Amino acid sequence: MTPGVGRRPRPRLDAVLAVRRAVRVFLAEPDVTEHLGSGELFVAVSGGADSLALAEAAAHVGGRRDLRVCALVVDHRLQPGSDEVAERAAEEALRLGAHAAKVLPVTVTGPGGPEAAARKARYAALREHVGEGSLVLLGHTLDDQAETVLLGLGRGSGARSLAGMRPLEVPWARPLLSTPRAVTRAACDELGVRPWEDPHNADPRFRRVRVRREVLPLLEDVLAGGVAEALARTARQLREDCDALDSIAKDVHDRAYEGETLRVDVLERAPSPVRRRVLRTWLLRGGARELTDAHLRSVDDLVGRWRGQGGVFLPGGVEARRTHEKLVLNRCQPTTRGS
Ligand SMILES: Nc1ncnc2c1ncn2[C@@H]1O[C@H](COP(=O)(O)OP(=O)(O)OP(=O)(O)O)[C@@H](O)[C@H]1O
Repeated sequence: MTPGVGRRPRPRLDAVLAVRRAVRVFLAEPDVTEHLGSGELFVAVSGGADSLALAEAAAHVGGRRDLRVCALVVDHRLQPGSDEVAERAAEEALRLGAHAAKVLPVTVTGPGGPEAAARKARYAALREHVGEGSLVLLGHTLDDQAETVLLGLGRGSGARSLAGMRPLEVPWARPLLSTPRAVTRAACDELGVRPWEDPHNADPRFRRVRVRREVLPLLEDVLAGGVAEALARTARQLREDCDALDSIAKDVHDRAYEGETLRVDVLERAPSPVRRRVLRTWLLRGGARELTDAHLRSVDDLVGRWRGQGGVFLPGGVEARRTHEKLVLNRCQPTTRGS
């Protein structure tokens, strides 16, 4: 008999192995390991390719580390039949090796449009279910990170938003931020899984969908590839820079803070980007809301471009003013009509 004849070809599992490797490396990070003490690991599963591939990898890697892996599926109850979609996702997660799976139905209400309200309800339900001391793995991929960075860039919303999503923000953990979406899709193919396609993911009314389907492919073409990786790399560098600046700003804030005011002589010695971080923290704690870059620059001018100007009025009903070499915050009285 010819060697090999009659033997079944082994299925290729390259993508499955790549996702497992990403999860294994992530779980071995010391700042992640310290949160695995409960012995339980949760995976948020939407039924899409990313989170199903993640659930399989978590069950495989977690099982070898004596972790009990539990899939959590949030049913937003926004479309008829959403309960069946959620049940199917939970069953699929069990089939892929999760030790347990649970559907969490939520009621989506509140401001900001259905997408934002659904996200808020989803994170609240997940957080409430897992309580303290455990991690919830989320299936955000390299491509999600690239989209987040591009959207932030377009909004001009500053370094913090260009820094993208963090790998670890307890209880949230994102092991797949360096894994392309194409790999999670290929992993599902290799596993024989048919992921659920969220119709919103094809709806061009959502900016993120157009960035995914139109902007990124065009950029990849014009810049000859590697754009998603480059954006994710930029996000990581900016995150590290932001963290360093935040820690310097915290030190300046602690030295400048005196009885709810800020000492101008301490602020003057810090560079403006550090000062604006200090001011942001101080103003938000003092009741200011929805601060823009323009607000922060106006308050910063009380230090960096001082020429005796008056106070700066801010959303949230507060006024920042410089007086006797200190920045002080005054709460403004709401004006009464006719007075
Ligand atoms: N209904 C849900 N229930 C539980 N977790 C969810 C749900 N929707 C999203 N998530 C989690 O948040 C991550 C990112 O969500 P996002 O909406 O970007 O993903 P998706 O495209 O809907 O699904 P997927 O990432 O699984 O392909 C998901 O990978 C998953 O971990």
